[in-house]
Amino acid sequence: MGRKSSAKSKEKRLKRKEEQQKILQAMAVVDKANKLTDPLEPFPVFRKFNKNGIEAELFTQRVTDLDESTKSWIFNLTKRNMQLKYEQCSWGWNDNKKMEELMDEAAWYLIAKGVDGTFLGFSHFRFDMDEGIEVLYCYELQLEPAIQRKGLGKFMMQILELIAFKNNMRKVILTILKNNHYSKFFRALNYELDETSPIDYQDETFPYEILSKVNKRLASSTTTNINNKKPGQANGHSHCCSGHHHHPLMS
Ligand SMILES: CC(=O)SCCNC(=O)CCNC(=O)[C@H](O)C(C)(C)COP(=O)(O)OP(=O)(O)OC[C@H]1O[C@@H](n2cnc3c(N)ncnc32)[C@H](O)[C@@H]1OP(=O)(O)O
Repeated sequence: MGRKSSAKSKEKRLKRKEEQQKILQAMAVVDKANKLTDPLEPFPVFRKFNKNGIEAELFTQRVTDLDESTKSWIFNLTKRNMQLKYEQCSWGWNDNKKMEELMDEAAWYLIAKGVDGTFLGFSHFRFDMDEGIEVLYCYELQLEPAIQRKGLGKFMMQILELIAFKNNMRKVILTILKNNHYSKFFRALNYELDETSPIDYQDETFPYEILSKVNKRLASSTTTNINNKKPGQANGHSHCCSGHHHHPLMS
């Protein structure tokens, strides 16, 4: 008897192998990006911002290189800007969980400081796999209230896009609470509802949506999605800003 291998199952096997191959390639792209020493290096012009009365210097750092005062400012600014919005939806706010997420060893930071050394704003981002593809995930973009609406946020998103696409990420992606009127900011920068954004049903609604901007240079090649679970879908809610990161090969 033995095992009969029909043409159909062979085809399936080949397809699966091809998809696994793509995942491995994507993971290699992510690993390579995570080994960078200074993602801003190719874009020296973007190290300075001077507009609307703000003079800022920008730099990137791995979380492991942040000093204590930077870490506590990052946490405090996030809390000041976001706590109420989290509390006004099903996520709720939890100091420890947010601290853990911000200080996860995979975290990268883009930081803007005034020329006098004052902290102005930051983005917490990661090069990561998301639903089977390589992405730059923008976990946070937070500016001090006094300097909002002066163009620095837009400038920082441009930097994230440059870094993402230079390093072959397929998209820049982020999670935003629906109760956050700053989704208008991301829409104004041409971020669109991502295909992985969860869809509300009668009895299950999601307080957040996922927006993204696709790397047009890579958009024509096919993407792999062997894992159809949407971020946050597993338990209907998530405390972490980016929903669930589900490692494709560990599922
Ligand atoms: C993934 C996440 O981190 S989600 C959480 C986002 N962060 C927050 O909600 C924290 C509080 N807010 C902030 O830190 C900042 O305001 C940010 C990061 C949201 C935006 O950065 P800013 O520097 O304030 O925005 P910027 O001045 O670059 O705005 C660019 C354009 O976006 C649009 N925009 C920005 N904010 C708004 C708003 N509140 N309503 C409508 N449109 C807006 C406008 O078109 C604006 O251009 P304009 O000012 O010339 O009209």
